[in-house]
Amino acid sequence: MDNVRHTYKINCTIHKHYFLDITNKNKPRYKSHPQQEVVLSSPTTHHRHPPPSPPTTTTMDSIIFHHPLFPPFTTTKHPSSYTLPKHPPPNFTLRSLGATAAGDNGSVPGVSNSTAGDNFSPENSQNFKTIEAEITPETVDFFVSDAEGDPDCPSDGFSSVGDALSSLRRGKIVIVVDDENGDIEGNFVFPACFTSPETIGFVMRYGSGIISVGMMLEDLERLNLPLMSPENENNSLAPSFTITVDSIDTTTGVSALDRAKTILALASRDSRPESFRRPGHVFPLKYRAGGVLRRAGHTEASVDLVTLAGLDAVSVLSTIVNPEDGSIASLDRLKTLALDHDIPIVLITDLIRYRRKRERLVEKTSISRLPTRWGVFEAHCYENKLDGTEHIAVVKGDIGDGRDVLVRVHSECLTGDIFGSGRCDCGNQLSLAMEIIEESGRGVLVYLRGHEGRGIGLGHKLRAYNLQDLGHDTVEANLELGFAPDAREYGIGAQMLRDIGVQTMRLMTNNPAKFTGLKGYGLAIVERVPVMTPITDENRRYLETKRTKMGHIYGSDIPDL
Ligand SMILES: Nc1nc2c(ncn2[C@@H]2O[C@H](COP(=O)(O)OP(=O)(O)OP(=O)(O)O)[C@@H](O)[C@H]2O)c(=O)[nH]1
Repeated sequence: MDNVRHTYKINCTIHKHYFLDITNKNKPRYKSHPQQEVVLSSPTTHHRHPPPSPPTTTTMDSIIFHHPLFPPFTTTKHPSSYTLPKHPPPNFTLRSLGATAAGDNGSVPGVSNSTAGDNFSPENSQNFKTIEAEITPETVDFFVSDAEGDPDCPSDGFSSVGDALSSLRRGKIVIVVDDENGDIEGNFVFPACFTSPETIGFVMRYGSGIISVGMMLEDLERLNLPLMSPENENNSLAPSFTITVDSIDTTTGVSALDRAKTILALASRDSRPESFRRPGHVFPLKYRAGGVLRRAGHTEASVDLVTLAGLDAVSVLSTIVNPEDGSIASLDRLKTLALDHDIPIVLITDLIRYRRKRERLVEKTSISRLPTRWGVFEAHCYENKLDGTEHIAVVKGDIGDGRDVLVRVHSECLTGDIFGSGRCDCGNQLSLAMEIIEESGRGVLVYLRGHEGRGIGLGHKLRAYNLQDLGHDTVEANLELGFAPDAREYGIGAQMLRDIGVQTMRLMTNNPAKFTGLKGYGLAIVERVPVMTPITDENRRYLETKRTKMGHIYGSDIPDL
């Protein structure tokens, strides 16, 4: 029996392993490892008779880097037939002799001998067949100008927040638009303290006729104005109307003059609860603390704008409609109106970027030493002051002057990072980034929580997986569920990097949107470092969709298996 030898097609982790050659910082290159010896070994103590010796050592290009919980991959381009005993021990291991990148213990990078190898069997790796991803370190055409990622730079066709603020300071009206791509709604906005019958007349002519006043909770409480529907309090999508009011100085309360009086009374610090009749013709709205950074609504945007303009936090807002048929004004109509009347028109998303850039939203809560299987790092925990989410930055070496720091900003992917899901490349990218940073001796990996499923959350991501199993691609699945293809934003990550002392970075990513999303915030990106990991049967379509629909950059087209 021991002498019987069979030929097995072994589906194991033999593949080209690339490492980042950073000797020339201006031109990093991926290189395959020099030849390594690989030994196939098995603990003989588990066998009554030691298995016959297969060729225990062989020379190959190297061993692929992969996730420790991830079943092994195969390659179609490298030798795949080896003579092994008929019953290869289930827990044979792959061990690299004289490996360079793995550290000093000679183990396969990213693979603990007691995990990946333990699960090996030729059968269980069938679904993880890999193909050769062509890896090119091309970075030309990837860089965008500094202005493009600058949070102060307005979206195309819109005014800057700075322009809107200077108009508001002069008591002028601005138009605020809530979403360039979704259901557009535009509102006239101006500071309540500058209200006049003329302004209200203008707003009544082009607006819906309903005029609201955004106010802080403390002012609503001072004036004894409770919410009209307290049950809506926790519904972040619904605006929080209080009961309506007219100033006691008004007659019917309907005219522009009367409404101006009511609004000025709401804005006055001297007003008291008895200064108003209830119900009335002006609609106070409760501003949610945190403003647009908490809820990207018109109430929050209007109060944020007047506050940023240095005025009291009481705003007037009214939805703009078409005078002809009363329908909600389209974006074209809003832009024409803005042009005709010389009114700045701003996007709420631009206001969010403006605030995120200026306000410190993270606080470092702790630091600790973090020994990992890649090396010893320092873990920095940050808390998002708005929602309490904790994020981690894993730092290697001395960041020093903060220049040219190797950085990976990794989006949380519980299924890929923790369970080694083969549906995406996240787990492998995380491991590869850690390895590259360890090799380089200096760098930061920011792990952003709340980014799960490109910002849609874990449950929705799993629903998106089901849709993908029915034929949708990853972008279509998000859209089908009512989400944007990518709902992430990187301001928190940028603030963490700034706090750690990073100034210019060499960003590890294949995603141009991430590249752009991190610019501004006082950070500059001097270089992109590709993060190429194996393409498998399971993730090929996902990667292909990222390439064709989301602009991710890979070395070449992803070939069919
Ligand atoms: N909605 C959705 N999210 C996914 C899917 N697969 C992975 N993700 C999430 O996608 C995020 C990672 O985004 P990717 O587009 O894969 O990569 P990236 O971080 O933008 O780009 P790189 O820097 O090159 O890695 C993680 O939050 C994953 O949870 C999917 O099929 N649907």
